[in-house]
Amino acid sequence: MVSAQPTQPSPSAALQKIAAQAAARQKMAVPQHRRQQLPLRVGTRGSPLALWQTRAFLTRLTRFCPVLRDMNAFQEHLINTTGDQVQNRALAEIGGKGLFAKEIHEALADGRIDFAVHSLKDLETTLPDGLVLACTMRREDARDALILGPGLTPGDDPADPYSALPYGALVGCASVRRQAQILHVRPDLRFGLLRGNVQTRLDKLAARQCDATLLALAGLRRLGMEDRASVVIDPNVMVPSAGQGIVGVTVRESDIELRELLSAIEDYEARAVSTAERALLAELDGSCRTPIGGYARLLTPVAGPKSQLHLTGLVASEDGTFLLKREIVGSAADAERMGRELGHSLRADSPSDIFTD
Ligand SMILES: NCc1[nH]cc(CCC(=O)O)c1CC(=O)O
Repeated sequence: MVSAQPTQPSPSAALQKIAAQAAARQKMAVPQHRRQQLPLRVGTRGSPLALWQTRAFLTRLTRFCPVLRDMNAFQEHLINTTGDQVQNRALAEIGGKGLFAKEIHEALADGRIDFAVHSLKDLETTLPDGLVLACTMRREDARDALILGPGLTPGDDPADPYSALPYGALVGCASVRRQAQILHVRPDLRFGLLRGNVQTRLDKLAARQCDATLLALAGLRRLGMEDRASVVIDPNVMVPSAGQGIVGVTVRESDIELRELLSAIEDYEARAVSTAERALLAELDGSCRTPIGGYARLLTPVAGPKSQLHLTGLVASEDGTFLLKREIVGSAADAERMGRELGHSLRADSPSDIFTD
């Protein structure tokens, strides 16, 4: 990945450059789709969560650079992705990685949009040529939440978040990572497919299509539905997905001005932890049916290259009979190397058939 480390630009300088470039390009009569001019078009999925995240990101950007708000600088561009269209099958079945991003990448590469807002956990570790991750936003809570259906009440032992589930209960869940970690401690539970956006899943749960489901707490919180979480699961008990709770923004690699502007609002901690988690994921190179967890945090209160970074990695088999969890601690400046090292060690000690389809 190419990582730009431009010096902190003044927002208005960055914007002036964008405006000057746009004017110059117009004179040069470059093809319409290559012209960068205001408004900048921001690509997003159309789900309520994606829209919330996009608006939160734009709010952050315009707070940093208020002139952008007055200029009506941004235009939302909704993109319906394969992941959104196919609701009746497990994501793994329909081709796995990057299903929520493919159409968005294409729009970005074609110049139909200028940048795109993603849930980082849905973004593949290797982006298409010419696209870069320009900015990672402050992480929302990374933990997973268990949501119990009507009539079930949570127990109070944080080490056993599943105690409310009766023997053989049906858990609606489309994530092999969550399924494997639960089956490892509760092999009696049954799993059924439950897909759709957050609200759809909660509706299906209310309609008793299953006894419980799991969702990222971050999504519930952003949608104002945190109270629906029956149990928030400790990240040591259920290792979250790499990038969970983090919003990332992609742009064309060649778009230096936009990259400068976005790097100015990047959250250092989110960048460090997501770099470690994504390096771990990339090194493990699992298939979409490989349960993989990756969760990093900084151990020092002030985020910077001297912070200590703690990374947990997990690999399991889908049925939870095999599960390997390891940790590594090092300097945040070494996030990428730590992720690769931990990924390598986990892979070396796991059965190889876990990584193939
Ligand atoms: N795969 C869907 C998805 N992508 C991001 C989130 C939640 C928000 C986040 O993790 O940032 C969710 C829903 C979920 O897993 O509950």
